[in-house]
Amino acid sequence: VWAAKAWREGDPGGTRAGRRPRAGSVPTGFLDVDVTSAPLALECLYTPWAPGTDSDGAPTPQDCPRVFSAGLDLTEMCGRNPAHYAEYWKAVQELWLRTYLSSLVLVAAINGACPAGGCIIALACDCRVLADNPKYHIGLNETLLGITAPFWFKDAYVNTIGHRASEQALQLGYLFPPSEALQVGLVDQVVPEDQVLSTALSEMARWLAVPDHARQLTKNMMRKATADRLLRQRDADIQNFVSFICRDSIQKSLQVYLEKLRQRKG
Ligand SMILES: CCCCC/C=C\CCC/C=C/CC(=O)SCCNC(=O)CCNC(=O)[C@H](O)C(C)(C)COP(=O)(O)OP(=O)(O)OC[C@H]1O[C@@H](n2cnc3c(N)ncnc32)[C@H](O)[C@@H]1OP(=O)(O)O
Repeated sequence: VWAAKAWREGDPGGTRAGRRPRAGSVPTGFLDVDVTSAPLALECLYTPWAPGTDSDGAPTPQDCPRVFSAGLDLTEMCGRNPAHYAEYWKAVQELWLRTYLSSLVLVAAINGACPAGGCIIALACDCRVLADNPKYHIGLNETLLGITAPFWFKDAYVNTIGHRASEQALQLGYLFPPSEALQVGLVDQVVPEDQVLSTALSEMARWLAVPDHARQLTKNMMRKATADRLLRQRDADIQNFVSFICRDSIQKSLQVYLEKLRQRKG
């Protein structure tokens, strides 16, 4: 995710914050960032797998190629206590709201797999550029984990690809390969892998060429209703999440899924 303000100010790497990948693991979340305490400057929100900078300040390839984000960290949703789940979900909501409502131009340069939580953050950006690699799937695959996407994930999906496509993709937990993601409008451009960053920067320039105040007001006008829907029921959404995730059957599904992932690796 490329934050316009930092980019404009000549600091494309910005301050990196986010979940550091565990050794030998894929980047899973965004939520080592303490989004619940001191106000988070989105300008400083860089995920650890986002591009860094070389000595000239130019973007360099990300730390963890092949994965944009593996979504939310499933280990945060397994075998913990209700207070932990509540705090975690509040942070997920906060991250999404701040990203979705940011007045900055945000362009997602997606150079890796982008399931579930990864997709939802990409969807919160203004524009998505995906690398053309058949392994880089994007979408909301929650049902395949035995869980349900919350209503605001669904809302963001519907806003982007429409009701029918969302209904089908959500139920099937479908992950779109690049060509289909482009066709359905889930991403705006699919480009060769080595052109993702340059294309994202060109997109950024295009969006920044519009007078800021007009663009920001328009963005807010388009997004407010969706964000307000969550804002009105944040606490209820947290309670729903906690009671859902605490169910034995859901815990079991998540454990089985995680185990499969681990075995697949071995
Ligand atoms: C009715 C009311 C309903 C209310 C419901 C409310 C809320 C419920 C919804 C909660 C929302 C959840 C959204 C999510 O984001 S869930 C996460 C979904 N993510 C995935 O399914 C991705 C799974 N991962 C993969 O497919 C692959 O890892 C990959 C991203 C394609 C990368 O593949 P590869 O490079 O081959 O890496 P490995 O597969 O070998 O993985 C390495 C390592 O990382 C672990 N891991 C992978 N993903 C996660 C994850 N999301 N969380 C935690 N850990 C993960 C994997 O197990 C390996 O671990 P080890 O190194 O320890 O072996």
